[in-house]
Amino acid sequence: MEIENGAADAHANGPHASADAHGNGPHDPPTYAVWRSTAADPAFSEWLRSASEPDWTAVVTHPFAAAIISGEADMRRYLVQDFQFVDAFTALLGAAVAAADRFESRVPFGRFLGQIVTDTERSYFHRALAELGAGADDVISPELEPVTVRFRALMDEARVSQEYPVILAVLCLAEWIYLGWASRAAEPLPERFLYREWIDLHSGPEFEAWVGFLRGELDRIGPSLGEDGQARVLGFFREAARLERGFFDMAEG
Ligand SMILES: Cc1ncc(C[n+]2csc(CCO)c2C)c(N)n1
Repeated sequence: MEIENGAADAHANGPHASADAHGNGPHDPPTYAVWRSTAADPAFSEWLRSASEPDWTAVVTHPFAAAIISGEADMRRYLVQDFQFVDAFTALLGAAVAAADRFESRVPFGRFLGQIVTDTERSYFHRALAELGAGADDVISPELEPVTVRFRALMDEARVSQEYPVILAVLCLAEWIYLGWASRAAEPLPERFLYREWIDLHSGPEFEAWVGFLRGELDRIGPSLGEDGQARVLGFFREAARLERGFFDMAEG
């Protein structure tokens, strides 16, 4: 994968993408303008999601996600790597505070950063990693799996770009797709906190509202970006979907 060449270049659209970066080759998804003319729901975020198939559905229905829901997953490697993912994700949330185009949009990022990521979720990680017997090295500086390296590089590229639509694309994909698998869980949830709290963190009305905010921001900003800007946002969104799939594959071992 050629993150260093820019995640939104033609390579990032996958091995079958055409050489042109506009997303209108024979195997590429339609441009937003073409897609919206026939879409039942013309939301920009829905264009991004539908263009991220088959990876989107592969993540939401992934066997590792199903094993979390049934309380049978081996969480150790997954959570050790995910803590390193969340580190870069938290930095990206900070970039969203800085890059958002208006005050009212900075607020939800700041609130989520302060309440969920640095409090509820941090507490979960500390208890979960202790329960799994992870030592200080595994918590602070584990050996990173290749997919973790690539995901962190994508988030760092979005953060350093300081482009609000690109930052939003990566944050929205990561949150929305987690809402997707976690919302498939039904009562009774597993009793062990390791599974139950991880499912609760990624489902329910508050998390739905957060994902709704992220989608709303993309829906507000995306349509006026122009074709090149829209293709760039899609490049990051699709690459993140591909990496989410690889992340669950890695977790499965
Ligand atoms: C690979 C991977 N992708 C997405 C998430 C979801 N996520 C990342 S940070 C955060 C905020 C607090 O829950 C959430 C929901 C994850 N954990 N791991």
